[in-house]
Amino acid sequence: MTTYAENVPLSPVPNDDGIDAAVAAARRVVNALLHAGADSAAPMSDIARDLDRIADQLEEHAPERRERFVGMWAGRPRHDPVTGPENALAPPLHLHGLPDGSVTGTVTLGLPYQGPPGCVHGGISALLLDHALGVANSWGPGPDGMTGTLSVRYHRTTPLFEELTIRARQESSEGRRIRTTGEILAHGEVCVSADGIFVAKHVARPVADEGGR
Ligand SMILES: CCCCCCCC/C=C\CCCCCCCC(=O)SCCNC(=O)CCNC(=O)[C@H](O)C(C)(C)COP(=O)(O)OP(=O)(O)OC[C@H]1O[C@@H](n2cnc3c(N)ncnc32)[C@H](O)[C@@H]1OP(=O)(O)O
Repeated sequence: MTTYAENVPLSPVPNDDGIDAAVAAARRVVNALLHAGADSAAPMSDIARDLDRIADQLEEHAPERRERFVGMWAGRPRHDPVTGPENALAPPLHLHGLPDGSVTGTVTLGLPYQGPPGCVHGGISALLLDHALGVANSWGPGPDGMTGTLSVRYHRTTPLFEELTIRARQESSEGRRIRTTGEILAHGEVCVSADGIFVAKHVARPVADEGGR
C-alpha cells in the first residue's frame, strides 16, 4: 500500500522574482482596473498606452508559440489557469495532497471572478473543481486521465472575498473510467459539488521535433 506524507504541496510554488512576480503584478492590474471601473478619475488613456508598451516589450522577446508549447510541457507545468504561477488568469488556488489520497486547498476570489452580485461565477467554480478533481486523480493511488463528463451542482451561492476550501478525491476506477468527486466550501458549508467521470487517456506532451503540435 502506498503511504503518503502529510499535507504535500501539489501546486507549483510561486517565486518572488522573474515571471512569477510579473504575473502577480498583472493580476493586481486586472483587479485594480475592475475596482476602478468606468467612472474612475484614473487617466485610463495613459494607462492603456503604458500597458500596451509593456505588452509590446513582452511580445518582442517571446519565442515562437510552438517553441513555448514544448517549453511549457518540458518539466512540471506552471502555466495552468487554476494554480499556475505563470498564468495571470489563475486565481491562484494552492492544492495539497493528504495522506488519505484526497487533495485540499484554499483560495479567495475577487471581482474578476464575479457572477451574481458579490458571488463567484458558476463557470469559475466548475473550472476550479475540474482542475482539483484532475489533481486528485494524479495524487491518489489510482489512474488519472482527462475529463469526460463533469456534473456540477450549485447548492448555494459562493461568496467573493472570503476564503474558500476546495476538496477532491478519487472514488473509484473501473477499466478506463475513473469517478472523482469534490466540493467548494465557505464557512464549512458546501456551496458547489462536482461529480466527474474521467477517462484514462493522455495527450502526448509536445516535443521539439514535432513542433509542439
Ligand atoms: C489533462 C492534463 C494532463 C497534464 C499532466 C500534467 C501533470 C499532472 C498534474 C496535475 C493534473 C492536471 C489536472 C488537469 C485537470 C484538467 C482536466 C481537463 O481539463 S482535460 C480536458 C477536457 N477534456 C477533454 O478534452 C477530453 C476530450 N475527450 C476525449 O478526448 C475523449 O472523448 C475521451 C478521452 C474522454 C474518451 O475517448 P476514448 O475514445 O479514449 O474512450 P472510449 O474508448 O470511447 O471510452 C472508454 C470508456 O470511457 C467512457 N467514456 C468515454 N467518453 C466519456 C465521457 N465523455 N464521459 C463519461 N464517460 C466516457 C466510455 O463509456 C468507456 O467506458 P467503458 O470502458 O465502456 O466502461
